[in-house]
Amino acid sequence: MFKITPTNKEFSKEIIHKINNKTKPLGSLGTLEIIAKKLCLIQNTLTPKLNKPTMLVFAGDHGIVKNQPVSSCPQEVTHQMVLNFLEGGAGINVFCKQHGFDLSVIDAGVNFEFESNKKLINAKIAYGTKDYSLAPAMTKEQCEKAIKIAGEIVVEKYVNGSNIISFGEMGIGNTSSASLLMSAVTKQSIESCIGVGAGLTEEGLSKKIDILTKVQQLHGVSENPLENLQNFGGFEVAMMTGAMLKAAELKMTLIIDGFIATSSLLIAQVINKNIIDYCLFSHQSNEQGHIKMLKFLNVSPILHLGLRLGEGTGAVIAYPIIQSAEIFINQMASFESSGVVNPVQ
Ligand SMILES: O=C(O)c1ccc[n+]([C@@H]2O[C@H](COP(=O)([O-])O)[C@@H](O)[C@H]2O)c1
Ligand SMILES: Cc1cc2nc[nH]c2cc1C
Repeated sequence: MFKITPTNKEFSKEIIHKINNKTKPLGSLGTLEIIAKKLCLIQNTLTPKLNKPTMLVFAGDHGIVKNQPVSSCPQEVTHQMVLNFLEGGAGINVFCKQHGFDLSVIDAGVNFEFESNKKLINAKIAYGTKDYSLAPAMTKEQCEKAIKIAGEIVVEKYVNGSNIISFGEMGIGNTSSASLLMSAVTKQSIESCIGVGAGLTEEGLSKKIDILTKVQQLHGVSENPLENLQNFGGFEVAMMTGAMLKAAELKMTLIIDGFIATSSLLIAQVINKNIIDYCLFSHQSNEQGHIKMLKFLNVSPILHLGLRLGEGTGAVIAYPIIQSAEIFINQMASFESSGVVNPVQ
């Protein structure tokens, strides 16, 4: 379905040679060195460039929220926050403005009729998913459509010159989807995958665990990642999966943000494991399952700031660090060019 070529690891030696010959003690730029190496591998060059950073925020509603107390927030907050994105007042707006990101907001399936707006991409699959405590969240056709449309949005950004992209989301109830997907992919117990989301009390959390345990019993877990997406997904979650797969196929650098975005990646990496070669991980969410997701993927996040907002905010906040990696590998002097003695030789 997606042709994602693994990066050429044989090139690593040359990259490490370039990094080790910068005028610094060996390894002294720590994580920046790891990021720089990854950028070189992704772009297959010793002089990687970051062009037109892009943030796609996908919004969708979840049928279960109307019927079951899985979230501390009412469903209406999803569309209210989309209106806030369009006004420029949300966290993701201000951070995108700070760091020069091109931000697009996508209606993946919000339970609201938006007036047409230049800033909103209308990709509405339906007015929210079905309540998956009763039936699968979406049909196979809806799931496939979500993946395809999101890929088309990424292609448009790529054609306009972007080579680094991230994926944010807004959807009341979507930590429930993420937990169900996480449990299905990682085979960890559903209880161990569930957290407070936008702000449940302890009592609320225990109800969420009961509800989602029954949801998992109803549908079971599948070995087929798309079946899990259909049963438990949100439209925004499915679109992030499709967008990530297409971006990796196009050899863009993907910045993977919090708990829900990482659940989309969990599905994507079952579809094509090579996608991981193209991913940087921006921060570790305070949602308790996220640390386990990152451990499962055997990856380390750039930041630990205790964020759990979503919207892709962690990715944009981490961007200046990724830029610093690109700048040092391109602009720092080497021992050869500077006359500084290499203490390692
Ligand atoms: O990105 C995260 O790690 C994250 C962790 C917890 C909550 N959120 C945000 O909170 C909303 C979902 O929370 P909930 O409790 O309604 O499932 C959704 O809009 C997410 O963007 C996001
Ligand atoms: C206000 C608010 C903003 C959000 N942004 C992402 N998820 C959110 C959840 C709430 C409740």
